[in-house]
Amino acid sequence: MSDVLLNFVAGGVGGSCTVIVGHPFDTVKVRIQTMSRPKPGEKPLFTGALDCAKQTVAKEGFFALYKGMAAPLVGVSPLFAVFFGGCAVGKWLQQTDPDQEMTFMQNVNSGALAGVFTTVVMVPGERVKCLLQVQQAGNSPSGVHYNGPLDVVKKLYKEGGIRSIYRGTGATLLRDIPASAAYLSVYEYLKKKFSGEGSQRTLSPGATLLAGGLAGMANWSVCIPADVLKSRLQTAPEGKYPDGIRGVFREVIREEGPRALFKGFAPVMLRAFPANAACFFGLELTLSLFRLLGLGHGAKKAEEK
Ligand SMILES: CC(=O)O[C@H](CC(=O)[O-])C[N+](C)(C)C
Repeated sequence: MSDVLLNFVAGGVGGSCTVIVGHPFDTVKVRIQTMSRPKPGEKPLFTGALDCAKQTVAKEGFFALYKGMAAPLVGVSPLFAVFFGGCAVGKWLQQTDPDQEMTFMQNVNSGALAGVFTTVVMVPGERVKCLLQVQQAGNSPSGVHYNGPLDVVKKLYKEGGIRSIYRGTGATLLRDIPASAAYLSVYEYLKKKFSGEGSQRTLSPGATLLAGGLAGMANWSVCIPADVLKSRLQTAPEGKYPDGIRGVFREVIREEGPRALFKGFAPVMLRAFPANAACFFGLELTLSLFRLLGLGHGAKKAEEK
């Protein structure tokens, strides 16, 4: 079976692991990024990530942290499938023979290409997810109440058609091209470092978790400002930002200063490590299973040895 397809399937498994481990952290992140600014003399809604998690559990129960998870499970697993399938396409495009090792820059290119592919799949799911995550009892920043993912899609379509569903595409590209380049290249770099030299390279489960977790942190360190702008744009009432991400950027800088572009940094980083460690663990485990079944170029190479 082609390596692109195998990576696509293994990426889907990795994506499901990411969502299950990472979604509660993501809910906290989106709530912090989109909370309204306190008026003079008022306390902020949340004082930090832990306070947000505590308040959410106390007021809405533990499963409130899993609000909106159906959309990413349906959307994010295919997204990771597309990402890792896209990386395999990038590799195939750059390799002159299938045994050639990728350089750091070639991995940067493959990741960036995969980031373009994933944006197309990701935008509607992210829009739905963010709108559901920021909705709290009787309070929705967009001013519309939604009863679940399908209801969001219906209402968005009625309000502004496909354009509304795809609101935030530019912001997502701005976030995901550099982030995906960092994600793949850092993982592959660390994988090489941790698996030693020579033909008998193996990566221990601990090393996979560490390399995956650090790759996730690298991904987010380059894209938090674009992510803040994207979350605000995707949860704003229709027509609030007629010139898109530029309008959000101007407003954030004018009203809250550049620090606001890093809102949610702590919950993002807290989530990034475990969620992406789980992702690469699931990915590598599935790829090993495929090799055991004699599928793909990796299996052929092992047979020849
Ligand atoms: C923005 C995002 O979804 O990043 C993914 C890592 C994560 O923490 O979910 C990486 N990638 C988009 C490259 C699949």
